[in-house]
Amino acid sequence: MTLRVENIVGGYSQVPVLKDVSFDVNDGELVGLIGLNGAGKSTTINHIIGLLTPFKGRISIDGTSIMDDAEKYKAQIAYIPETPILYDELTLKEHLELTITAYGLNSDAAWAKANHLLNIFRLDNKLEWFPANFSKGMKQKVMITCAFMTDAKLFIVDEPFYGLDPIAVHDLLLEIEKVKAAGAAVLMSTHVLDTAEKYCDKFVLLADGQVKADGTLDELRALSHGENQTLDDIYLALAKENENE
Ligand SMILES: Nc1ncnc2c1ncn2[C@@H]1O[C@H](COP(=O)(O)OP(=O)(O)OP(=O)(O)O)[C@@H](O)[C@H]1O
Repeated sequence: MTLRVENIVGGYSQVPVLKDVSFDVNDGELVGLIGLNGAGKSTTINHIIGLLTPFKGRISIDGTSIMDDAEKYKAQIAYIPETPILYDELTLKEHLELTITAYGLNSDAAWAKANHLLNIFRLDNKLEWFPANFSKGMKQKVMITCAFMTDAKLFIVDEPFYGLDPIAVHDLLLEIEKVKAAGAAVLMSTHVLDTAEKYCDKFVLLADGQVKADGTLDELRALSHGENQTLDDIYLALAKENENE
């Protein structure tokens, strides 16, 4: 499956935050969406998940945009927000059941995936707990479990590394590898550039609502004329260029 973001101009009011943003995420790829605070990462994600409507441009999954068929488009996406969003009045088990209903999943298959995730996240004995009893990291793990128990073709993960302990980060990266191997596409926004450099196949570098560069690490190095540069070096150089424009 391919997520195609084409010439998106968009934002929250008349003044656009995103200025002609284009990039693709193909099946089997983990693409890192990289940018300083305020660069437009969350705004881009909000357009992809359909929370915001572009002023111009088109976003499609395998050729279908939200305008063509909203239900089909949204059913293909699993989204893990930066700040966990859970229902206070539902237990962990009820959150998982809600996901099964919302995505129309086969219950046995979905529970098999969920049980695996609950086990690695050490949540398997907390099915009757309510969100009020969970730490921030535990809430994030619930969101991750809900996302990865689906059969989504596109996973969008917004800044996953801050609330999670190192073991959970490792486990999340393993789950991402698994869905990639099964043909899904993953878009992950992050500031943690050394981890992104290690795990992402490609990068989209955003600054001031524009794509400054995109491609593999080698392609970015070629663009910035630095053979051994890290992603951090490349991003800082681009950000400085942007300041001087
Ligand atoms: N709800 C909103 N209403 C109006 N403007 C907003 C809103 N949310 C973000 N913005 C503006 O959009 C621009 C891009 O913000 P965005 O949240 O997309 O950045 P980001 O790259 O995700 O940053 P961060 O790394 O800090 O999360 C900023 O100038 C911000 O002020």
